[in-house]
Amino acid sequence: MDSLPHNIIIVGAGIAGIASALALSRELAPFVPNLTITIYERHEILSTSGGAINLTPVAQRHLAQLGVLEELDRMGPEGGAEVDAIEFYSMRSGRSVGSIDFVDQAGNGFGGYKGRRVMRIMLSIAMITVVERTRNIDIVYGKKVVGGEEHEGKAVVCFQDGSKAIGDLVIGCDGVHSAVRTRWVDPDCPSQYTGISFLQTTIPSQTISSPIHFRSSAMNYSRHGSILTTYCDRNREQIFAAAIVQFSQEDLSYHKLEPTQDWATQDRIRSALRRQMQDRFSKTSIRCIREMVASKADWMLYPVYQVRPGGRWCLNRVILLGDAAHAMPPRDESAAYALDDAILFARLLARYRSEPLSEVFDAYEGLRRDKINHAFKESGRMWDRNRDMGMLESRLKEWMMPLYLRSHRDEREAAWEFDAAQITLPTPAPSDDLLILIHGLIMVGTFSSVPAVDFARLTDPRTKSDELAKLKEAIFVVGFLYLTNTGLENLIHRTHEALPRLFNLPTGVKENCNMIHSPSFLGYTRLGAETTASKTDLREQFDFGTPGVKEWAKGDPFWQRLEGPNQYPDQPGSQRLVEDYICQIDSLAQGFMHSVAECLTLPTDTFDDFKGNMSRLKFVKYPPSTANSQGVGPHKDSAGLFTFLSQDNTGGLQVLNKDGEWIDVPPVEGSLVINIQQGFEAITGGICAATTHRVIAPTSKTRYSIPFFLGVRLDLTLDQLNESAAHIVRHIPLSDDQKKRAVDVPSEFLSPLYSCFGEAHLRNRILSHPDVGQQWYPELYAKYSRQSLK
Ligand SMILES: O=C(O)CCC(=O)C(=O)O
Ligand SMILES: [Fe+2]
Repeated sequence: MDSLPHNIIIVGAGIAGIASALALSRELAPFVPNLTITIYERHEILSTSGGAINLTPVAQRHLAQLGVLEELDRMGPEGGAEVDAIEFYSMRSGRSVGSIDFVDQAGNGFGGYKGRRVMRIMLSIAMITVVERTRNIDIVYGKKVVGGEEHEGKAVVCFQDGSKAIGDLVIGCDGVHSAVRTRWVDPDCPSQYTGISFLQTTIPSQTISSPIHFRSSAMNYSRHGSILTTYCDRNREQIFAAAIVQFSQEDLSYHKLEPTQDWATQDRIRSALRRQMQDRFSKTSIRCIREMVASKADWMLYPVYQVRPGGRWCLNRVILLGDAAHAMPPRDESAAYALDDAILFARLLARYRSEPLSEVFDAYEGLRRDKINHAFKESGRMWDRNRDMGMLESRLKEWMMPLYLRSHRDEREAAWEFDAAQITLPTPAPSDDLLILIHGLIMVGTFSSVPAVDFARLTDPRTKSDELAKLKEAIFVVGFLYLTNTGLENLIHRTHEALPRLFNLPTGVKENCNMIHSPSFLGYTRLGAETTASKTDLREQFDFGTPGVKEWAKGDPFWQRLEGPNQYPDQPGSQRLVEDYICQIDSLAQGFMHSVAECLTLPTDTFDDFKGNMSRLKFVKYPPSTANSQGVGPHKDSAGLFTFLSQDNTGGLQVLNKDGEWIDVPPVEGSLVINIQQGFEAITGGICAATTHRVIAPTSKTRYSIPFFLGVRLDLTLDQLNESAAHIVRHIPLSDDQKKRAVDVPSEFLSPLYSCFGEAHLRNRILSHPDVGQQWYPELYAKYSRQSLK
């Protein structure tokens, strides 16, 4: 995109609209400082229609990601009733014919979540509360859309009151009857009546005297339609009942309540609806349903509409999400689909931020069309069960029901594992700029020393281009460089001075913060407890991470546990020192990454999106040892993008060149040694390679060093990387031989054994710190120590 959309218009303040706003705010705000998202809602106030909706485990997970679930929980009993299962009953016999379970055999939810039934209005309130806290989102009520147009690179929405709104992107989330669809994107695609309607009401549970036959939610089948009966508050004070029945189009108008009708007409309609319920269901053998049907409750009629599948979803600057694009007879999952749409679209927009909108839209359709078409077919099949049917057919369906529920269980449960925030997105094709550049840059050569780059010159406009050229060569040929003039000299000096005191703390004090207590591999490692290249390293160290990361919680991916809180040694000032160091070096690292992007003539922020939440800082001590002992064995740094190392004046660091020779990296006063890590190597398809290095243990004095490992996003998957890597490598005219590196250690990031960076990184940590690995991840330890990387 020339520039990411910064003025986004969303039409509709329903679930899809608000979820889109929240997801877009989260994904785009880091890249678009002046982002504004405005939601235009047709109603003057929140609509109270919609009854109780079912939230599947996936829907709950997605609402949690958007901050909404927390808000629902805060509402107390009205935030919804927990649902372990939707039970199915035959209204004829009263017998249970199966269930859809939201818990596994051990009673746990899927990915940490069960089902939940909540009144739609409550969900809306929770969502709007989150919006109110979100700086860049506004809602404007009372704005009915009557049309729209695209004009000079902008999208213009026209409202009934004659006003207009202009934005870079319009998202139509205005439901099944969407005006954005019918008056703009696809006028040939009006909503269609399904022939089926809801008749629904809410009944206080204490007014029902017969026993309630269901636990939390039930679907009750008969040959004249089904009735959903469910609690929708945690205290089970209200029962929401909704009959799903065949209802002809002609009958609709006769049964429709309008605020303009006189009292007598309204009364006639109410009685007619009550009669409908009695005619269909009064013979059921489920007593509490008989009582509900006989009661004086007012049943409201909601005809169910759908959008014909295969219609258009987008033009150049406008796209439809949620029901506006694909309303289908609800399978209790339309809220879930709207949330999936919102999160996926927002992630794609952020990821394709250098591409035209049309590519984002294409990628989105590529991800969604088949899935939606499939869901549409499935829901059609389910809904067929609610049409009136003959006795025999109904008995047959009843008999088949347990079978049907069982046979679809795996598919259902697999679907609940779906996480729109995690799934692999397609990767935009690398820009021509990058390809041309890589093409011209592949310098297959070796090196005999490590080059130096001056950071101050990188930022001075007069010297910048010379220095960028040096950086480019260092990145492509060596993978290692000295960075001088960083401005951090005092900080580094101060920190080195503190290290001997820290390592001289009594053993007990250091052991108090042993890494063994940390599933995130943070803390103290005593001499001899770490292994590299199958040999013990002769070093002692403290590992710290960027403070303040979100702690792992049940339901998060297992590798997310790598990010967690620090353990500080009990020494005044040590926490402060670590925090200062991380804060300052992190901002240097950011500036450096920008220069790397620039030296590749890429947009400055190209790699920002790859940065992880937590970087790691280490204080390392190598005690003197016998000649040629292993301080740390040959390895490539694996945890992230780049390493920023400060070594003292002892020496011992060596890097391996492409001829297999170890080249010294002697200390250079005031400099940092920077090297490419495997994360960055993988992102660039192996073109910017991580270089193998090691430290030879000192013989006559202690060596101290301070490496800082700039973290990579743990959720990046191998598929994403492989796709962009393959694309890049295809464009480079190198012989296979040249593509092979002279000497290599296996890269776990590029192994198909691991699903994402997070897992590859966790494996690396588990094998490097086997004691910690066995303590926290015994099964993974067993698995990874058996695997060899091919
Ligand atoms: O201590 C050093 O100089 C280098 C340490 C290192 O390579 C590492 O910990 O990954
Ligand atoms: Fe290293």
